[in-house]
Amino acid sequence: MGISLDAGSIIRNVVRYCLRLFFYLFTAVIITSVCIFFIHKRERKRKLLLPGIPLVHSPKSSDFRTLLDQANGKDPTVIIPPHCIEELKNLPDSQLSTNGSMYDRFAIRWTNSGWVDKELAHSIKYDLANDVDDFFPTIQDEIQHASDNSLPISDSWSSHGLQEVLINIVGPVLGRMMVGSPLNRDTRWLSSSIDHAIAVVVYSTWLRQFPSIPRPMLAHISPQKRAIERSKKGISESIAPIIEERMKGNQKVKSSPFENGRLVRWLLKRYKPSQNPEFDPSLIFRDHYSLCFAAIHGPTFLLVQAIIDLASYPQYLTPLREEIDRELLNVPFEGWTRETVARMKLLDAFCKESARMNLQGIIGWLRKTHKPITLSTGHTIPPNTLVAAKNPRYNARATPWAENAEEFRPERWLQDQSDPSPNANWRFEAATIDSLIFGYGKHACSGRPFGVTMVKDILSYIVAKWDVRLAGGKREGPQNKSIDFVVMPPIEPLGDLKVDFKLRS
Ligand code: HEM
Repeated sequence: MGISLDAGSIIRNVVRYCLRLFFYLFTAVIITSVCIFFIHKRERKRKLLLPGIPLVHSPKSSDFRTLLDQANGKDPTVIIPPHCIEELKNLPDSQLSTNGSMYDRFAIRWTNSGWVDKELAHSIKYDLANDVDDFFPTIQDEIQHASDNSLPISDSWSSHGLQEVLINIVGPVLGRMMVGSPLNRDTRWLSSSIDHAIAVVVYSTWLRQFPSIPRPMLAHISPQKRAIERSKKGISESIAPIIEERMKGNQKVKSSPFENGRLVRWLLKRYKPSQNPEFDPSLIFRDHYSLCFAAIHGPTFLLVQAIIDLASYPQYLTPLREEIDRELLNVPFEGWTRETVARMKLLDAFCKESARMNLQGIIGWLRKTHKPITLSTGHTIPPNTLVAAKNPRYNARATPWAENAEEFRPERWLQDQSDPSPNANWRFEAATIDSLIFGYGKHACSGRPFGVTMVKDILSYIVAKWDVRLAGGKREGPQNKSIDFVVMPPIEPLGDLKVDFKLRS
């Protein structure tokens, strides 16, 4: 039996088929749009049931200061009063977590960077603290090597971009602690580790400007995704042979435990691969990405601001040099210990004041709720909400030094040092609700004892060896700039601030 169709009926069938297809597509588009509309509406409604609590978001402006008291948005953040941190700080991670906040803010789903599990946090909190005195001479060696390579060895002034100069000191110094020598000076490891955090921040900031629904699709088309993958590949391929050797228990690697793959060693001790069927070397890669993310740029920004302040308030140069020279007279730089650095109280006060005046963000203590949380103010924050506190400089009433809060006065921290505790408010490394520079509570920066020592150590080497001044004959320090929640000096790409260096006369 055959089927015979004339040309007219073929055309009619094709037209009918096309119309039906168009109808189905049209219906699908309408249904999807209606669903998106209702999901979006429900999400907005749920997130806005917070009467009286200010919300900020990322709509059109790149300067969040003006938006701090506005509501609505794509990733609303509930800004809690600083005294509420005290009542929330001990909540379990299943209710309120830092990782949840990192996951959302820095798109961990697509970057796999920024997540901090207990193995990494404990390696930094305990193993680093335990070993630091043993490897401290290598840090002194690296500071000298990296600074002499990065800063001009000349008696005449030359202008430099601070970020570039300082990241090329902090990167290898931090690397000396993390991966040891010679890998810390390897160009591929170094550039991948430095570029990684920048790529993640640029990528996640770009992604956050879109509503949550199209993000999974857009996540793969950003050119920054390639930059992230490149940096991760550079880090992973650099440390893969160390992991392999260590897992084989190679004697050669074991015989130089303090110089080769230190972080790998700490992590393997904690993951216990031989007893842990869940273990996969990708966890070690991830921890290295996260630490590059957490530990390279924070110290660099503190140093950038400290050097700008040194150039802007030159009256502090002589007393700082006197303090540093006193230590150098007793022991040369290469023989300094952590105690040497801790003895320099003006240096500590100067760094603290610089960090206070130049907060790295307008908010701190970034968290995400996973269950409803009721504050003592009577407000209930729903699950899946980003939470943060205003950084104390913007919250003058919470701080004892509020009277002259706008003045740069390192001396304020020297007046009463009677409290000997590591978190005493006068210390640079204090993590209190009056100083959220390093966060607060059980997830406060676990690398800060090492981080602040490194910052002061690098700064003292620079102050002892180089003269600094603002480039272009400028006398007054620059105003910081705000993008999103981040505050930065007007260095590239936000401005052209440069600092002049020459060898100390
Ligand atoms: C010196 C400049 C540094 C600054 C300004 C800084 C800042 C911070 C901040 C604000 C947090 C979040 C704390 C919270 O939300 O409560 C944090 C967490 C962390 N930082 Fe730092 N950090 C610095 C250096 C370092 C260094 C050098 C390391 C490693 C050696 C490090 C390792 C970590 C780790 C592992 C966490 C996560 C802690 C956890 O979740 O339990 N940081 N840091």
